[in-house]
Amino acid sequence: MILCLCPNPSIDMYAWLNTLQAGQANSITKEERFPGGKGVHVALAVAELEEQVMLLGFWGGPTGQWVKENCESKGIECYGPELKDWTRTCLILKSDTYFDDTELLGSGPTISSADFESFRNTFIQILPKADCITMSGSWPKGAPVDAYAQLVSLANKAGKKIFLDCAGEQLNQALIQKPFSVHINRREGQKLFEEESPEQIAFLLAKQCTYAAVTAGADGLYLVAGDELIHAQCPVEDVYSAVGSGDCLLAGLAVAFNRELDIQAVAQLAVACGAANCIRPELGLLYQSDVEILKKQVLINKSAKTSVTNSVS
Ligand SMILES: O=P(O)(O)OC[C@@]1(O)O[C@H](CO)[C@@H](O)[C@@H]1O
Repeated sequence: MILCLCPNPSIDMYAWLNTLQAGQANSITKEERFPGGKGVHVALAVAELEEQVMLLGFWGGPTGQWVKENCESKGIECYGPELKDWTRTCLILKSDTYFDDTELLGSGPTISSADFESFRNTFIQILPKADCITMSGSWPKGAPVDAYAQLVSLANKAGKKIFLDCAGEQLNQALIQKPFSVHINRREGQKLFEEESPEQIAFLLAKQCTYAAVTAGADGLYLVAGDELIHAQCPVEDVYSAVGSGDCLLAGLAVAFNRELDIQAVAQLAVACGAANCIRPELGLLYQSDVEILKKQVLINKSAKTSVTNSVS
C-alpha cells in the first residue's frame, strides 16, 4: 500500500487560446479539467500501475469534492479534512502556435492550525497501513513551514520509506530529517546548491538522503545512491505536454522501490512513467500500456562518482 500526500490539490484546467494579450479580452477556444495537484497525479499514476493507494489531502468545498470523487472512482482511498474554502484551480494556457504551455497556479485555501493538526492526526492514524509514502507539492497558506519535516520525522520513526518532492523552505526543513528519497528538478537544484550540472546536484543532494533523484527535462533522470550514479533517459517524439511528468516519474520511483526492484530497474520504470505522461493529452495521467512500451526504449548509463566541488551547507 502506497500513501500519497497532496496537501494542496487542484482542478487543473487546460485553456486553449489562439492569442494572449495582457489587458485585452482573450477568448478560450477549448477547456478541459483534470484532477490535479502533484500528489493527486502521483496517486492516480500509482493506481494505474495497479498498486493499492491511499491519498491524504485537504478537500475544499465543491471543487475539492470533485477532485476527491474523481480519485475515489479510480479505487483510491481518500482521507483528510474537509475545508469550507474551495480547492484551487491551476490554469495551463495552451496554444498550438502562439506560446509554450504557461501555468497560472492557484494558491488554494488558507488552513488554520487546527486544520493542520487534523491532517497530521489522520496521517498518524493511516501511517501503519502504508508500506511507503510520497509527499509532494505545495502546502496551502497557513501551514507551518516545517509541515513536511514534521511528517517526515513521524514516518522515519515508523520505519517507512519516504519519497519527497517539494521546494523552498519546506524542502530545506524536511532535508534536516534525512528522508529516504528526494526528488527535485534541475532548476530547484540550481537554486539549492548554486550548481549547474544535474549529476553534481544529485551527488550534493545525496548527502542528505539515501536516494537523490534529479530530473532534467528531456535529458532525463540522474539518480544517485552513495557513490553510484544512474542516468536514465527515455527519448520521445511528439511531446503533448510535460506538465505532471515529474509527478508520474515520482510514482514510478515509489512503485519500483516498493516492488524491491534493482536500482537500474527503478530508474527505468521511473523515466518510462514520466515519458508516458508527456505523450498523452490527459494532464498528469499515464497509461500502463504506454509505460510497458516506453520501458523498452529507456537508455541507461551507470557510473561512479568522479568529483564534487561544492560543499553542502
Ligand atoms: O503548487 P504545487 O502543488 O507545487 O504544484 C501545482 C502544479 O503545478 O503541479 C502539478 C503539475 O506537476 C499541477 O497539478 C499543478 O498545476
